[in-house]
Amino acid sequence: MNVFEEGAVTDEVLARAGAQLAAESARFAARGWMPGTAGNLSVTVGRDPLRLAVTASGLDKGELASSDIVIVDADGAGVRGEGGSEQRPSAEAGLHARIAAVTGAGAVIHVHALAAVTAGHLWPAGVVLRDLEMLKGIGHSAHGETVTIPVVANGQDMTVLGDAFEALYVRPASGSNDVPALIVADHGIYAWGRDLRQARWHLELTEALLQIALARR
Ligand SMILES: CSCCC(=O)C(=O)COP(=O)(O)O
Ligand SMILES: [Zn+2]
Repeated sequence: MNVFEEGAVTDEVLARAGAQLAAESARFAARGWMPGTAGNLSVTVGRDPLRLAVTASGLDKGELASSDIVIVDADGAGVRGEGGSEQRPSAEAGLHARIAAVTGAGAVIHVHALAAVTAGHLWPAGVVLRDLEMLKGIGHSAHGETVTIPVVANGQDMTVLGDAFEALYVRPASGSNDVPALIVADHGIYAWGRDLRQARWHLELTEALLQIALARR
């Protein structure tokens, strides 16, 4: 469980979540993975009912304040009266919420990193990776295991994208982990983890693996 799910969703909890989201966001913007107003991030702040603190829509993600977060429900719709700002939530909040619901993630990060956008275009049926040391960092074996990063077609309806994600998602089982990333072709990548730090590791490692796949083709 991530630290934001441990107790009541107080103003202090939201302020801390907002500060972490802004800091992580600035980091990805500085890497060039969030050009203009691209990208969005969320942390799960409640499970029953599901509540996410997600970045507000249309802002420069390199310049977020800790108050630039909106509380959304399982459909990605803004919830009033539970804290956060009254700005418009990310247009992609619905996919964040679906990923959090299906995978149990405590944090989801979405960026428009170049290798992910390119790989999703080249391999719309999924990006197959094998025999790479960094696979260990996303929960898989460095040798002898075929790992597919799922790819879904881009679209503006988050329910359609969420359904496409769920159809491809392979749940963790005893002795096997999930793949904690999803490419949206010609758009970007989502990565998730138990908290923002692990989601960041999964994102950075997956983007690096995709760069290798592209360099080798
Ligand atoms: C400017 S890029 C188009 C929108 C997008 O893909 C994105 O990641 C940012 O959307 P948001 O609503 O979260 O600002
Ligand atoms: Zn996007």
